[in-house]
Amino acid sequence: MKKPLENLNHLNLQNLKNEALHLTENFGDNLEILHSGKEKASKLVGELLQNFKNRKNKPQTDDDNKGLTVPLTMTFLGGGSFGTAMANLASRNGCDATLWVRDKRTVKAMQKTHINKKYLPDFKLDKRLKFSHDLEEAVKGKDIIFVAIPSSGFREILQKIAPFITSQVVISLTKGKETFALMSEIIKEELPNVAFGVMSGPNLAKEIMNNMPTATVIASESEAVRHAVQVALHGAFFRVFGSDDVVGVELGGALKNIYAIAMGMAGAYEVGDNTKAMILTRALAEMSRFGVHAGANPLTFLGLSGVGDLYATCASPLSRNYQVGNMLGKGLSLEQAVKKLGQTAEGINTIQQVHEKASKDGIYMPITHALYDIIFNEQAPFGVALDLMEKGFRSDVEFVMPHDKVNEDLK
Ligand SMILES: NC(=O)C1=CN([C@@H]2O[C@H](COP(=O)(O)OP(=O)(O)OC[C@H]3O[C@@H](n4cnc5c(N)ncnc54)[C@H](O)[C@@H]3O)[C@@H](O)[C@H]2O)C=CC1
Ligand SMILES: O=C(CO)COP(=O)(O)O
Repeated sequence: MKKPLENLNHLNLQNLKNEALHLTENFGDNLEILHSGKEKASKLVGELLQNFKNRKNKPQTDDDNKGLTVPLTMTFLGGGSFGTAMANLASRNGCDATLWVRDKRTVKAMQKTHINKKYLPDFKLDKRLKFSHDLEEAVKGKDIIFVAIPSSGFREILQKIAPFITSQVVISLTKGKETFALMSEIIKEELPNVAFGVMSGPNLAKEIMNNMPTATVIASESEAVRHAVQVALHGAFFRVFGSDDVVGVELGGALKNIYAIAMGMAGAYEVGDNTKAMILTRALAEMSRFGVHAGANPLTFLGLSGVGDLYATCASPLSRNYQVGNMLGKGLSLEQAVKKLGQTAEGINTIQQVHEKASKDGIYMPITHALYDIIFNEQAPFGVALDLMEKGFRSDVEFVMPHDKVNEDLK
């Protein structure tokens, strides 16, 4: 049996070279434009450009090419916006990347046009990216399997790929919860012998497709897994940071969707920036409280997968969760909003899961409960918001001063 990632050591240089060549050949003009047009803010871009030019101009020696012919092989399961954006990125990085999509006709169209017409119609995908609807062919013998299927179908897809798993690493890109289970827990249950990780961060798919500099986090207990994902995806416009707090990173990505819905609603009510800042920071308090209860390190929520993703999704109208919240705030019903969106908004399901879990385990999550009441118990948003403001005196950061110390002297 092939050992996981046995050819990894050969890949760094290969990938870097491919990335440099590809970027200078295909994106050099964009970099030039960016460089000349935004002089003040472009120091970083300028350095990058120089770096790539140098690399391209460097004559290749025989040594450069020795043993460097095997690209890392990987498949991305899920042909929505995120699976497509990540597969495209990996392909551009010189990896042998396949995008698996369940619908045969969609695959045929993508093979012909290299465009994901439904989810990313404005972008031409890397010409080396492969497409498949054959799960066995897509999964068998690959180095890494990335799963970008919504949480509702996550367990099912793992069950389907289980017969084809030998030594592949499995990485979840999914930001949601099944009934009380995180995606990492589902991987452990369904594929108990695989090495795995979760990747999460402020990663709006359309911005990644537009080459907006972006960063993410790969969390795994395995150093080799973290390294493999960094090698596969790290590039000029996409930085991959590492963590070993799998639960913390994963919960950051899942929980922030709840608050993006709240912020979308707040946007519809045209609240001020003080109010937005209050929602954002109290959301972070809830997230870290819930995370600690699940075994996460609270400091993880200060990183890209916590405050980073919370900010991106709460601030950006590109976020589908924000969009759903905004539509609800403008008076659409949940059904109307979900239908109009036509894409995945994980937060709707996550609100229900977290509301139930927090109620059962006694975790203080007032914003989540308030949202639940508005969306599922049809309570009036204004009354619920007033109620939230009258919750009494509490500590700002409970990991600095516990709540029960706030009025200790008065007891
Ligand atoms: N779009 C984004 O900017 C980001 C999304 N994510 C996460 O990635 C996951 C996927 O999201 P998107 O790609 O944005 O969703 P999407 O709504 O754009 O597409 C979902 C895709 O999954 C397919 N699918 C759904 N159920 C399936 C099943 N049971 N079996 C096979 N295929 C199935 C659909 O046909 C569709 O192609 C979500 O958990 C999301 O939170 C994470 C980071 C960024
Ligand atoms: O997770 C995301 C960005 O990091 C995408 O958010 P939405 O699912 O709300 O679009």
